[in-house]
Amino acid sequence: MRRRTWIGTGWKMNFLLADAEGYLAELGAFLRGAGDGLPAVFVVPPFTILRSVCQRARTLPLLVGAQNMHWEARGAYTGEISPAMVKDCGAALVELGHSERRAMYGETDAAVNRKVLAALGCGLVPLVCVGDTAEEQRLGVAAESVARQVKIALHGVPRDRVGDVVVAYEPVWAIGQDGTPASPEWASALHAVVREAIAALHGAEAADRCAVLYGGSVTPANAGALLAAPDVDGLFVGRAAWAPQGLVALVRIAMEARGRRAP
Ligand SMILES: O=C(CO)COP(=O)(O)O
Repeated sequence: MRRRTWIGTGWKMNFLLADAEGYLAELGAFLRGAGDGLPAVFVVPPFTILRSVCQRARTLPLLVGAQNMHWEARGAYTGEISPAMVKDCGAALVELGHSERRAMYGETDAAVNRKVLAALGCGLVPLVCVGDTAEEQRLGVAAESVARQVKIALHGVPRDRVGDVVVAYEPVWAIGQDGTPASPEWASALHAVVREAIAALHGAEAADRCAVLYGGSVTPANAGALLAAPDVDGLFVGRAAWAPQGLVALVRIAMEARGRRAP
């Protein structure tokens, strides 16, 4: 099955409103003139500028996501943001289970699962991040760890909604480190693990509809090879896309790669 290509960036704890305005002015000029064949392009700003970015993106072929949310609709959860609040800002996506949240804020697989179900219930696309640590890779349990994360995160998703979920495979050892991404072969193998885990839960046909993106030290120099790897449906990028020219370069590479791929 030919799935949509996704290219996006998480801004993490960066960007004030003025930074975002400059970024979107430059990205917007490119997107408006890009013509047919654009992938699904997305940015994931911090909460403080989410509504403003959504408003500015409304007239662009650009999706906007939140970096996290709570699973409950409302209540005494000081400091938290509900799914409806994310939706109310105009966001289409919500990033869930990023390894920084798992490692630094104790986010568990079970919490990610509740958030995935809440996101779907609210009409948001859950962008579910999973990945193996360096230790898991060294001990030969990377595939098991990733499969477990996927099976818990997507537990209970209605079969007809699996295609509304996007998974990002992001090896923890490749994120924000010295710039070494997974090899295309490793990424391809682990993306197959992700898809098999979804198939084990929801069947092969549903798994086939779910886009699986790669993230971790992606740059314009390595993006082409990663996008050409079987089962890699797109890229989720940090540092290399924190300047608009970086994201534009990656979108261009994706458009070229897509043109080359057999239908
Ligand atoms: O965390 C990431 C995307 O979620 C990737 O970060 P880097 O591209 O900076 O390694």
